[in-house]
Amino acid sequence: MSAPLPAPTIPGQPLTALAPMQDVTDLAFMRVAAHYGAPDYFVTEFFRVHSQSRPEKHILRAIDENTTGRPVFAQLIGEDIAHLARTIDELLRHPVAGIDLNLGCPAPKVYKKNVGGGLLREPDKISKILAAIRAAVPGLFTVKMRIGFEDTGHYDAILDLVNEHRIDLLAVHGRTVRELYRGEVHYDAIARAVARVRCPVMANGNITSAAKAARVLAETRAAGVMIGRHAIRNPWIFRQCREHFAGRPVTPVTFADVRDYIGHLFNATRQPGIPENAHVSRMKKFLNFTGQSVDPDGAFLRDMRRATTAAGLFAVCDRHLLAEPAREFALEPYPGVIARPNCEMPDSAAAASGIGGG
Ligand SMILES: Cc1cc2nc3c(=O)[nH]c(=O)nc-3n(C[C@H](O)[C@H](O)[C@H](O)COP(=O)(O)O)c2cc1C
Repeated sequence: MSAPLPAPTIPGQPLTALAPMQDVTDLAFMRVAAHYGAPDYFVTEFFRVHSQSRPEKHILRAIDENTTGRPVFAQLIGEDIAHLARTIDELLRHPVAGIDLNLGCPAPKVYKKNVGGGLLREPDKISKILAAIRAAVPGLFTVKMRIGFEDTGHYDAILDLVNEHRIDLLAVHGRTVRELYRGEVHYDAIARAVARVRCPVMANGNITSAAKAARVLAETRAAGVMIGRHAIRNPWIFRQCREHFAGRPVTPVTFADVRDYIGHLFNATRQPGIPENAHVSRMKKFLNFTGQSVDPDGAFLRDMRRATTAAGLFAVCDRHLLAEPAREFALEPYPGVIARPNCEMPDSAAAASGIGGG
């Protein structure tokens, strides 16, 4: 190993990480997540690497202005070896915990350029890229991958490349690119990675609660869990994981706590010059996830989606969350209460909604 891996906040526990999410996991969101119970480490949204690219300034802020107390890895998406090396050289001048490579993004506009999830079709190309990045990164080099493009035909070969190129940590989202964000996660495939690679593996995909995290860890024997959408819904999830892993009861989250989170998130993500309606629209994307645990009928989500002003949005939040402030926020999402746009939809709709990622 080239440098020490992030340490779990509580020694001896499985690792937790906030999954990188484009347009979500920026500096503001990382700080909010840290406020409610930080994951053990963070990963930035992806820096796009191509001949004209320079590391995006707003993503760099998540590294340079990190006040969370936890390490931040810089994620890259690209395939041009010279430009990857140039970008890594630039990023290593910033306080990054390490460099992460995206081998999972399923957005058609990304995979059609043969980057992100598109690379999973070409193990030979992956091998060249991993070799080049390994040579350029003296510290930690991590990979976040899906289990294949159409199917898992190249999966074992790619896992062997993870060993060959001495990757320090591997996060596996247990779906193929074609499966997008829908349906069951193939935890058995994550277990296959754990058995095959020498480095620690982070299990990713549909980890909805601390109890689910423990079940996935038991099934996969992974070193930790990486959580994305359910940390937007419930930013207490990492604290709850630590409690659950320690054998303690999970501290309940009340509706008053959720109202506090929404207010905090609103203030933290507000950007100068962004009109109120645009900020409200962005908030609604976050609240789409949070609303999955407010009521089993989706009434909060329906009302929230109609709000167009900050005052209207907060009136909905107050009506649904402060009438019974001590009520418990459900630990799991209510079945059938779907976030829209929700990443659970077909290719074209997901592309139209701008959901990219991995
Ligand atoms: C809105 C959104 C943006 C995403 N952006 C990225 C990204 O920039 N890089 C990446 O590796 N994965 C990205 N992902 C994938 C997540 O990191 C994660 O692998 C996926 O959501 C499954 O985990 P979850 O069920 O815990 O959300 C994104 C996912 C979503 C929903």
